[in-house]
Amino acid sequence: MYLTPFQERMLKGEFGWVYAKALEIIVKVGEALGSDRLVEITHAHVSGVSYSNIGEPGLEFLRDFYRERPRFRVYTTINPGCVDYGMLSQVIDNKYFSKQALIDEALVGMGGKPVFTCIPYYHRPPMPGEHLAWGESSAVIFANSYFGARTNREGGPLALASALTGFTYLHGLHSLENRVARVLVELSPLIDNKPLSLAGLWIGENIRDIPVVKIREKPLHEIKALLAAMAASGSHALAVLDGITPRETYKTEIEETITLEPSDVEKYVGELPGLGGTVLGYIGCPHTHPEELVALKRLLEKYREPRRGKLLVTMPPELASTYSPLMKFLLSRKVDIALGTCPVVSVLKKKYDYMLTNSGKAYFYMRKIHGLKAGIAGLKEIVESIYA
Ligand SMILES: C[C@@](O)(CCOP(=O)(O)O)CC(=O)O
Repeated sequence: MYLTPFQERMLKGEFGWVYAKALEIIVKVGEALGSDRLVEITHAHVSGVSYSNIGEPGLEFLRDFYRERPRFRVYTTINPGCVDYGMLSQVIDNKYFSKQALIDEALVGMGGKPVFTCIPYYHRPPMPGEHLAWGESSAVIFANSYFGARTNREGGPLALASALTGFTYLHGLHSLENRVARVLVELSPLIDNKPLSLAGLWIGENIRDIPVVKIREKPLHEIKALLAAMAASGSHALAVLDGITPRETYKTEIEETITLEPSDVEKYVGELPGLGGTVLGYIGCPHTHPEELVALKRLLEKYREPRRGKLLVTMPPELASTYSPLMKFLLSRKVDIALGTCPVVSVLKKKYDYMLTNSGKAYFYMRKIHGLKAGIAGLKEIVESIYA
């Protein structure tokens, strides 16, 4: 791999072993993938930071780096941890609070912005063509597809290495020639009226190539859910959204057209348990955006409190402080709010029989991680199932 004189000096350890190690990781992975040079990035998003996911080995890895007191060379945001930083949730278990605090101290001490969210674009939306090194599959696919930015699906250690060095290897979605969509996915009108998570799960499971997905005008939270579901059930990192993905950030060479019908996605809908069963309604995977919370508020206005189970909502901590009147309203309706975390990266206080969610990603992971039965529904249906 070609390295600039500055990169050579970094690799030789002139700025300390942490930077040398970080660059070595990037160079080795890049070389294995056939990359011949590095590119400068503007924003790293570090995932692999939840104690309940990475445990002691991950904590030690981060603390070893932090001991040398390095600083990130580029703007860096941090994925959710395994605790509710608002300390109000009765669903999320904060038992690893002190362990998570050690991880957070290291990341923030190196210069990471403590956003603790999987929607880092809420804090800094990238520009079309911008090179990033992001972990967190739902954020990666959103950056590429919605903003036209350029990032591969990085693992936590690699995103950390890019945060430290400011570089990533030139490969994959960083080059226009690899951003070619070959399958056109159309949604039949009946599918188009259902939560887009359903289509996302199916596309992830059944399509390998980069797709063009034709959707009608949709709220942002539906687009976020579609992309996150594709990235969870498949390995997608880019989908061209007709009319949304910035032109010049992709090419199309369509070889096949598929139309999705309701029967294709029936299996993700599920069925609520009988009246005795405990139900967890869940909204916020990826984290909720203000627009989704406003939609939720409208739906909750006519109810006082849940009649069956709990409604959990997860979001970035900063959003909760910016929209505090909205939080007050949600709390008045006994919504369980968890900040800076989500059930995919944390421990739950108790077991529920069933989870009803608008998130295909949560559906995909929660059944595996927490052994929950789950089904997908729209916001209105979720609210009605819990409150009506
Ligand atoms: C499932 C996932 O969202 C978990 C993120 O956890 P962590 O920050 O990688 O520990 C990872 C991903 O989708 O990239």
